[in-house]
Amino acid sequence: MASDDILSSDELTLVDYPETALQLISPLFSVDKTVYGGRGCFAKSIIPSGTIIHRCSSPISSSIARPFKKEVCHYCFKYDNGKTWKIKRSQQFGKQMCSIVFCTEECRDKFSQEDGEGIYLKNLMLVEKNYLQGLKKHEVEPKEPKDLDTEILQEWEKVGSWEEKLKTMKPSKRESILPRIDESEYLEINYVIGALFSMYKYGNSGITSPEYFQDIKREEQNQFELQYFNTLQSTELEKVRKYPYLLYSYINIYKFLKLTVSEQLQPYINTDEIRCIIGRNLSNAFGIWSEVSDPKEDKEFLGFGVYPSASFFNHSCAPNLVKTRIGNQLVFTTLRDISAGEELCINYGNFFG
Ligand SMILES: C[S@@+](CC[C@H](N)C(=O)[O-])C[C@H]1O[C@@H](n2cnc3c(N)ncnc32)[C@H](O)[C@@H]1O
Repeated sequence: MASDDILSSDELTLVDYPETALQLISPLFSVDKTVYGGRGCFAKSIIPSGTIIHRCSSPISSSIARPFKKEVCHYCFKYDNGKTWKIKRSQQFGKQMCSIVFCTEECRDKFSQEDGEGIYLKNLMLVEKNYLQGLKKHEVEPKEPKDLDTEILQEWEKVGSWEEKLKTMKPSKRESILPRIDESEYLEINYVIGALFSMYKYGNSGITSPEYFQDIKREEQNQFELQYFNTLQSTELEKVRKYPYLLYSYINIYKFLKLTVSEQLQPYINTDEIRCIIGRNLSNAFGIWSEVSDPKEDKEFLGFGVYPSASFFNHSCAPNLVKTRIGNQLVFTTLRDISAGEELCINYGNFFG
């Protein structure tokens, strides 16, 4: 459905009008300010119970928790009670073989098709190799800042001078300063890689089509997703204030990324961008949980994905929407009849929502 009333000239690009792009997520709801601060989604007219109001075909980026690396399909997140998937994309580094796994050849091929030149795979493999390399180093005690606000500024400034030194450093020396990362940092880093890859792939495309998200092709949807991603709230500072040790963890992540990613993704790496990418995940990621037949059974946290166009639904303990994951898709359906102007909310449930 065209929405010429929202954007009428072909010469406009939505990159210049992020607020306009937000109104193209769905013809059924608008994204507006809430009375309690921030944005939310509001029904434009009466919506009957059982209506699918939004469908996201894939996350802008996702990350699989390390213990489930061989058991969760990298494309559709299928998990079958701990079964190891045998279909792989791999890269050999000397004696070290690094891989990601898929549940079917179809998923592997879809992944490869979306990756195009193979930049995403290459960077995931570099992360894997350097993660394993780092494990050979001694574990370092996590540092706790003492005067947090001063230290946040000072420590990130120090990263700037560290980067200057890096420019003249020999490759062997760079390898020796590669930080050891833990499993939670590994999870975060793989998500950052996906976000950087989206910036590389979709960052230069000006979207001119004034159509609703649901009516455009997958490739164009990804371009919209990147624009929505850029408008997401980052809560990096709030999180560091709550858990001060994260300051040093995020610096570790930054240094690891700077020393690891390929030349194609290097232009997107700077401290502000990486802090923002991390911060957007903190308040917007959707957990990828194993499916259980009995609700009393414990679900496994398999990883998480960021779906920017679905990130404007706020939380309610009495939600009027339910979120369902079908493979790597997220589908949002009304749980009851909705009145015009009513806010559409999901229940964030567990930690990641
Ligand atoms: C996924 S985002 C939702 C969209 C967000 N309100 C925005 O403006 O981008 C999650 C964040 O929204 C806010 N939020 C969600 N539900 C809320 C609620 N019921 N009351 C107040 N803030 C809420 C919190 O700041 C939370 O971290």
